[in-house]
Amino acid sequence: MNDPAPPRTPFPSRGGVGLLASFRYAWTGLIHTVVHQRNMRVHLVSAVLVGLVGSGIPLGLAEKVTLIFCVLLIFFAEILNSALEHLVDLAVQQFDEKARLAKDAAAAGVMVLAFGTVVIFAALLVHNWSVVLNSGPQIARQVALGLPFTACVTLLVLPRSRPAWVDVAAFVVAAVLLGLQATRTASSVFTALTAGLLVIAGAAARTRRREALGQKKTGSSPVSHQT
Ligand SMILES: Nc1ncnc2c1ncn2[C@@H]1O[C@H](COP(=O)(O)OP(=O)(O)OP(=O)(O)O)[C@@H](O)[C@H]1O
Repeated sequence: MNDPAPPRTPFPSRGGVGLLASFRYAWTGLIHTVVHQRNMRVHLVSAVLVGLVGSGIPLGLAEKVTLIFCVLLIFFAEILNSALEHLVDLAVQQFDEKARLAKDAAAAGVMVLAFGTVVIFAALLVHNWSVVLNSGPQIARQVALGLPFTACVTLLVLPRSRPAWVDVAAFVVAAVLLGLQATRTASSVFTALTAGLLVIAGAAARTRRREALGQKKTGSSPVSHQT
């Protein structure tokens, strides 16, 4: 007779159940994806640009909803793509044709959405071109505040080691720039979206620093591969 299977190690409690704990796990998943997936960082910076355009040009309700929906959909797809990559890596450690197909299909889903969003974004700009031409000063102001803001967000999500004060300074400067931009925004919803993206970028910078410190202490490698 076969030996009975050894008892399985119980799944350790991760510090809470309930709605708040679920929200914390979901937030951790979002930030982990930003820290470890290059494409997610590209989507985040692109979403900042969409947020700045949306808060600089007065768009109709349907246009705003479409743009915000597209941004959220791309984030959703990239997070699912990342989850699927982890699942495949969990099941298959060597080269496997089916693993390749699964990962390529998930990546294709994100790519289709990203291209679709670029097309929709371009169509909205062309449709509102007369508004763009008549909003010279507003657009100049948006560029003057938006470009350094985007640079700060890019710096925050960049996977490079740097002193902690650089991250703090980038976050504070970006928050001030966004505050100035908010005083004359064409859409508080897009400004709120941009603020949310800044918070995510700041949280990603903090998580990256903590992970690097943890690895230094234990001498271990990261749980997830960095792309
Ligand atoms: N176990 C595997 N067997 C076969 N091919 C694989 C395997 N793992 C990855 N690949 C191939 O390498 C590609 C990149 O996989 P990887 O896990 O490195 O994701 P990634 O670099 O984060 O990609 P993405 O740009 O989709 O986020 C996959 O799309 C697939 O074609």
